[in-house]
Amino acid sequence: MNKIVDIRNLTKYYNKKSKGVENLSFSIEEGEIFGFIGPNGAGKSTTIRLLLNFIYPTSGSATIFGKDIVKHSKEIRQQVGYLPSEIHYYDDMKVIDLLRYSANFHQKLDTNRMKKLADRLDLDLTRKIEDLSFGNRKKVGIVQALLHEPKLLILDEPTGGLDPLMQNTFFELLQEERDKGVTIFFSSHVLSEIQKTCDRVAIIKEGILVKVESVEALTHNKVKNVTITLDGEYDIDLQLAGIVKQERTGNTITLFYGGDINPLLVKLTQLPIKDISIEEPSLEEIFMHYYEK
Ligand SMILES: Nc1ncnc2c1ncn2[C@@H]1O[C@H](COP(=O)(O)OP(=O)(O)OP(=O)(O)O)[C@@H](O)[C@H]1O
Repeated sequence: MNKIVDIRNLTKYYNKKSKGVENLSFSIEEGEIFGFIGPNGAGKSTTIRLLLNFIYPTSGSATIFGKDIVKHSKEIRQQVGYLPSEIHYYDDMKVIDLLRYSANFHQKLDTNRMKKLADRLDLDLTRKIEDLSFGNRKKVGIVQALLHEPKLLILDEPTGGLDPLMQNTFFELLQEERDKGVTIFFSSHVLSEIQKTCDRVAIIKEGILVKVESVEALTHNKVKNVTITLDGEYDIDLQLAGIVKQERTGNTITLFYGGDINPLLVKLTQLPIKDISIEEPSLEEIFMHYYEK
């Protein structure tokens, strides 16, 4: 397999108080959709900014397309589409002029592609940037990142500000790019969108890589939060193999459940239940219960 991104012991210390990231090592294969997930302040943007050479590593190294990220950043960036988490543009420019301007940098303007992308995302190219909502600015960033048909897309929290329908369209676009052989690396703090879209995922917490895992394995081992409210005061102790943790407050039982769902459903039908919810656990819970076991 061809490693498009290869990160080796990459470390960035901003200052004594702020660690940034420490000793990151992982690689992304050609044609993968690779997710990068972690809570706020985990180090996702720091890693991305290092890869694009906006900031320098304290130690360690990385290559993109086999080229060193510091020595060959200009060449690398020609082939990379980047969407920053926060987008700052010249406010008095029209969307179309901004896109033409940024296409200059890549010496490649495919007006047809620009129009098609804008159409798909329902973005009006004639509007001024200053008149756009946060979500519409995000769309400008997406078109900008995709326009020059890069071999690698690096997207920092790409879905923030997009409504659910537009998020679907965006992920369809990503799949189409991947079908053409493009490699995609995107950060998120939304577990469900990573699970839906990515082949593999790297999980980062407090600057340290917790795990690199295929999404299939992650889903297979998925743990759920089950909250049951009983229809009165019953003395019930659920005994099932998949229960990782069980808590009781009044008539409410909370389960952290990681086993086959069927025996749980059978058990639940035998209980005097008033209400129930089955939810995805928070990232924090996964870190605590799934990855530390
Ligand atoms: N320019 C900076 N100077 C000092 N510390 C910084 C700087 N940028 C980031 N940090 C710190 O580095 C750590 C990682 O931050 P980073 O922005 O990379 O996280 P993140 O995972 O992208 O978070 P978010 O989801 O909130 O964007 C945090 O503790 C943050 O405070």
